[in-house]
Amino acid sequence: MALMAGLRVPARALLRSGCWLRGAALAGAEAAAGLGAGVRRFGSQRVLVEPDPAAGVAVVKLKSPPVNSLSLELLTELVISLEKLDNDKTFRGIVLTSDLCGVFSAGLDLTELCGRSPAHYAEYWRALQELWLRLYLSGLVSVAAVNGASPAGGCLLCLSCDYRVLADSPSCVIGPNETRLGIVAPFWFKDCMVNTVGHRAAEQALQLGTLFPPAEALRVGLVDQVVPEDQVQSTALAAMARWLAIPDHARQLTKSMMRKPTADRLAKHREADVQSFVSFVSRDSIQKALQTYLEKLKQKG
Ligand SMILES: CCCCC/C=C\C/C=C\CCC/C=C/C(=O)SCCNC(=O)CCNC(=O)[C@H](O)C(C)(C)COP(=O)(O)OP(=O)(O)OC[C@H]1O[C@@H](n2cnc3c(N)ncnc32)[C@H](O)[C@@H]1OP(=O)(O)O
Repeated sequence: MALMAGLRVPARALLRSGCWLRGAALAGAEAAAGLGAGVRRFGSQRVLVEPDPAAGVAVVKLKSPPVNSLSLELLTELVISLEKLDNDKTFRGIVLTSDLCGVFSAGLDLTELCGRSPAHYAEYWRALQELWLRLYLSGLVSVAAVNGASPAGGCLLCLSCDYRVLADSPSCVIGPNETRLGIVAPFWFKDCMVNTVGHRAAEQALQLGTLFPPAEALRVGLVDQVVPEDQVQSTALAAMARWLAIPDHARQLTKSMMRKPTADRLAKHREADVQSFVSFVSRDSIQKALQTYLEKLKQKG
């Protein structure tokens, strides 16, 4: 463990945060992509926003060590950042990526789902719904630059974007692994999977809890491009340029036409979905399964 600003932070988390070893290379890539010197970053503790007003693009980086698990705080901060960018006419697109090395997002923060009160589960699920609806229906072009592992809720974040670029590394697995934990993806995650990879591939992946390595993720259509690790962000920005070449109003109306029916299925039944989650996650058998999984993760670490 290392001590930083009075906080106990695992050394490996410090190594990941800011990607010290690869910092110089990434800074070079950012500069090449026009996001280097002179850019004023903003954001919050767990969400770093690097705006490029001239391009109308902001790079949104998840920065919640050790693994960007979706805690209530991270969900809330991400919603606030997205809302801010959505409402700022300067921006037409966002690139969503991770500031940590090797992990895009570990999905839902399992400590939020274990041993808490029903009221907490409800608050947490509402925050997750809010994030999904905002990202899925955003008028901004959203490109996921997936520079690390992206299981379950991490995969959902990627699927909610318009385009996905995945790093070509064996650790960069992506997919809906919920059933392996003994839990069930919500219907709106299932809908996103079906919309992206089709019914049969979604059915198999969801039931088997498949985590796809990059080549398989590309083959099944879960991601749109697989590129070397150091080209993920620049490739995402190049994809963004293609999307931004389309007039916003036509693209936004088309996006809404494609996505609104899926989003409405949740929007119209949000509270019932919250209650369904609360009663599911409160079951003794589910609590036991989650606890066991978390302990295994910790032992591995
Ligand atoms: C029939 C009725 C149906 C009703 C349905 C209604 C609702 C649906 C109900 C439930 C739906 C829930 C949907 C759930 C979605 C999810 O996202 S669940 C989370 C799934 N995520 C995972 O399985 C990922 C687990 N993590 C990993 O595999 C790895 O950590 C990694 C991301 C590949 C990174 O590996 P590595 O770099 O080796 O890091 P470590 O494994 O050593 O981990 C570092 C520390 O981080 C802790 N941690 C990891 N993941 C999580 C997490 N998701 N949440 C909380 N904490 C996590 C890990 O324990 C280590 O902690 P320590 O440092 O040891 O303390």
